[in-house]
Amino acid sequence: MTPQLCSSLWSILALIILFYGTRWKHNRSRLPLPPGPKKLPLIGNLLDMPSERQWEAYHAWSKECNSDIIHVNAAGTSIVVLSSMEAIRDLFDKRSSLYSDRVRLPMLVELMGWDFAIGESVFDSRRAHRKLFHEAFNVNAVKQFHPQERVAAHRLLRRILNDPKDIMKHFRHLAAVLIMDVTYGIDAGNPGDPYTNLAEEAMHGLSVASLPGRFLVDTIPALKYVPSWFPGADFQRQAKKWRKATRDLLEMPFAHAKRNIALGSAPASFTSLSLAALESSQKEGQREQENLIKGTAANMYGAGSDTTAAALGTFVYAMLANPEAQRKAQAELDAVLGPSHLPDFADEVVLPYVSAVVKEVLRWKNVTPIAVPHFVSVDDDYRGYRIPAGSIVIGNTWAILHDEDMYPDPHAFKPERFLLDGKLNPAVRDPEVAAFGFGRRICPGRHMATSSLFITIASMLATLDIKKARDEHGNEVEPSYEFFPGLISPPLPFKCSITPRSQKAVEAINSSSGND
Ligand code: HEM
Repeated sequence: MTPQLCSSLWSILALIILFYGTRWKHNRSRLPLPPGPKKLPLIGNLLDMPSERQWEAYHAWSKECNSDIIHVNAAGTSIVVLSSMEAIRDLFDKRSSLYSDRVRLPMLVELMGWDFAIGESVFDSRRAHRKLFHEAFNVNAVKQFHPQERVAAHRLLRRILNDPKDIMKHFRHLAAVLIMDVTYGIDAGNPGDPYTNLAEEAMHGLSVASLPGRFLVDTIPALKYVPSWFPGADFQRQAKKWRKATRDLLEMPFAHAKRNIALGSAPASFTSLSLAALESSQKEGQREQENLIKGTAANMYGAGSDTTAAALGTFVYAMLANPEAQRKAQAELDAVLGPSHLPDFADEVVLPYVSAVVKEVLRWKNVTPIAVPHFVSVDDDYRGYRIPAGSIVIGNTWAILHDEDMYPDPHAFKPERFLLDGKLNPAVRDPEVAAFGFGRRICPGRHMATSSLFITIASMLATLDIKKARDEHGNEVEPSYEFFPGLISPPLPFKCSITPRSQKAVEAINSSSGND
């Protein structure tokens, strides 16, 4: 082939690509949006958007439209909601390079300093965080933290024995202490511990500012340049206060852990193990690598503490809603281990009913009913629909885990749905596929979450009775079964009665590894 012919062929090929490429792009822009509730001019579905429990409205619209992908327009914000595992896998897994970012929130990231947080960022710039996280928390590595999880569960039992009133306070304490221990090797179990207090303040800022639309600067990013003295710039003053808490959370526990390592008195933790591996690897850029470890560590508290406490609160609600499930779980524990014997991780395989309780806790009421929304920054099309660039894309965890076909009578707490012939039934979808989010952003702490839920729930069931509280006339007080309607949904404050099952249970708790 002559060079002239070759170059002409290339030109023709380029023209064909240009022609079809333009046509394809043109066609794509003419594709319809996914179905959804009827939109008004300019404001779209703004008036239809519920201020609470959006996941239920999304599910209802999805059913009305008979579609597992719907589109909602909230005054110009394009929202795509996926309600089946098929659609979620197609987009979040198979097209993960497009669907793994998060919504940009200038208040949180730029003004409050959560720029190190893998939960709030463009996926590509955070791969290294996730890799580091994966090395320490993958399904096998996470077993190294079983001793800390066991001690935390036993400490919880003691605290409940001494002060059974505010159970959610104990769960928050357990989650905070466990994360500080696993992450930094710091014992934060003492009252007034500075690290759990500062972490709580930082977390408060995070949970308020994570809600898209909470601050105007998230809609108009240029407002971040407005000086704090300017009238109406309260958000700048608030951001400054929270920024300090964020930075303290990032720096102080890490510096403490490093001091302990230098003194040779550091227990194994994510920080000590990662720093030791870094030192022996002789990698270049040690300083950047150390910053990476520091940022990943601070992330763990943010993502792991409130979620774990919320799931444990849901467990107590479930025991109040279905006392028969509690009785069956206790009967299994007594039969397998003996009365008031504290269970261990190795017992999980012989405790299918207790395992089913843990699964049903994750399915029944979801800690994160819409997971954490993802974001797509380029136009895409799927099943003949257009997915506009700049859309928030939500995997509706709640819809998946309340699908009547997979989970008949989905609003009832029924651990039995996971069992067949006394064993876990692999044909029933494990709620873990949706309870911890999706695709590349799936919760990297999920293996730790499920193991600490198992040991805590099994230890409580073995030794304690959870019952409805009684009023001054001796009548049972029915809890509201209401949940905080946020991105993370813990039970709203409620009363219950928690008492030891027997004197033997008290002895088992007092001689356990929890040493508060
Ligand atoms: C019951 C407990 C927990 C639940 C329900 C939960 C749920 C979630 C969900 C839904 C996401 C977002 C996934 C997505 O974007 O699709 C997430 C992200 C995350 N979780 Fe968890 N989580 C729990 C416990 C933990 C624990 C114990 C840790 C740490 C040890 C942790 C660390 C993280 C981190 C670092 C992220 C951010 C991942 C990223 O954005 O790339 N989580 N979690």
